[in-house]
Amino acid sequence: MTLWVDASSGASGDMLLGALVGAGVPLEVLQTAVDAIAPEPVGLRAEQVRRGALAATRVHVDVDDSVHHRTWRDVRALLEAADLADGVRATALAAFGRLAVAEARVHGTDPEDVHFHEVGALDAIADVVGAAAGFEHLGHRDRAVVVSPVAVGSGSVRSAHGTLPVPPPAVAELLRGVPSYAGPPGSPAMELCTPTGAALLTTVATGWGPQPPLVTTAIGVGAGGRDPEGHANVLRLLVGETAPHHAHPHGTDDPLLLETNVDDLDPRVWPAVIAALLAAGASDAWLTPILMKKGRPAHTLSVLVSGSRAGAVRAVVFRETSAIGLREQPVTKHALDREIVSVEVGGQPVAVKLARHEGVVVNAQPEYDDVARAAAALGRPVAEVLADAAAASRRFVTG
Ligand SMILES: O=C([S-])c1cc(C(=O)S)c[n+]([C@@H]2O[C@H](COP(=O)(O)O)[C@@H](O)[C@H]2O)c1
Ligand code: NI
Repeated sequence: MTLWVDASSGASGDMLLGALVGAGVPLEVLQTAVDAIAPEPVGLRAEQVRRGALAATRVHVDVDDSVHHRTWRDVRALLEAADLADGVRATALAAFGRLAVAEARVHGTDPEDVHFHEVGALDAIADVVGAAAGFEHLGHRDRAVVVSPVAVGSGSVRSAHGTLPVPPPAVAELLRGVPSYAGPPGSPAMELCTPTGAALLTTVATGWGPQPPLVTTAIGVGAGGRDPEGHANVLRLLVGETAPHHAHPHGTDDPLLLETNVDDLDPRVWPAVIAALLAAGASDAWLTPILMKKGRPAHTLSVLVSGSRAGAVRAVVFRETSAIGLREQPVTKHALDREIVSVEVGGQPVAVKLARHEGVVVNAQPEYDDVARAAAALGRPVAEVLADAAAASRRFVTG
């Protein structure tokens, strides 16, 4: 599954909550996470509204917060003590950690000493924890989450820090290194991307850009609080499956690299998996030892395959291994022209693969299987027959 966030009208915590609910995440999923964190009752309420000409989902955070000021330490303690799923806690801590670093840079202090104002209020904490739970529900940590360039608005905004320029300093910090722009053109002069929105987007994003190839299965349109004239104040979330190859902008036979990390397959099975992948049409398949989350030794299975054979190869991966997902990317291959010729060793034929670069033979490689068969027929060591075959092949090399 792939997620694409359209932040071309900005982003805020409540817009993200609305988009997640609009895309099908049950409100109770968000509410349960918020209940786990909130020291005082916080109610989430979804409502269908219009923003400009667009129907959108507005999620209200109803709270009567008795605390008006929290430090990063306070927020971290709340998150660490809460009965949250590990993934939700990790996303929320990462988002607030980013907010703390941004605030510290803005004010020239240490992140540990940061005092949050609006972003430390219970409604902002609920936004972050609710959005973290929503993205967790969509399995974001195993998915591509692509975010469009972020519109930040223009003008100025009143805050606990006084009047701030747009983008507010914390937003500018949070969006370091990612694409953002003033506007969009024609939009009213207002803050469109808030610190909470920027912190969440930069925490969940795995990439930035226009909509990737996607077969969309759900669309969420999240409403912002304000509804200015002539501007639809919404954030869109598209949820979909990675587009099958025929929907890809490149030709149907472009090579693909399929990869998946596996930590629970009996290692004795791997040779059969590799053989089945090659039989299904993969041009190459290999394993790389890795250390996965939770310190688990595992393997990345990588498969190179042409688009037209990718379906059969995916089927082998899912049938023969314990993987329940894989990632795919188009790759560019540079393959030399090949030709098979033959040499003799002790009267035994051995095929030799020649590779040409710009017409010049740069490589002449005896086929190992032929060498092994010839060695068995001759009763000689494989290494010796290989050396003889390599020597006989050398005359083909022209460059
Ligand atoms: O709360 C803090 S520390 C804060 C810092 C900044 C800076 O840019 S610095 C800006 N703001 C403003 O608060 C409101 C609410 O933000 P949310 O992310 O909670 O929606 C917003 O207008 C920010 O510009 C707060
Ligand atoms: Ni601040």
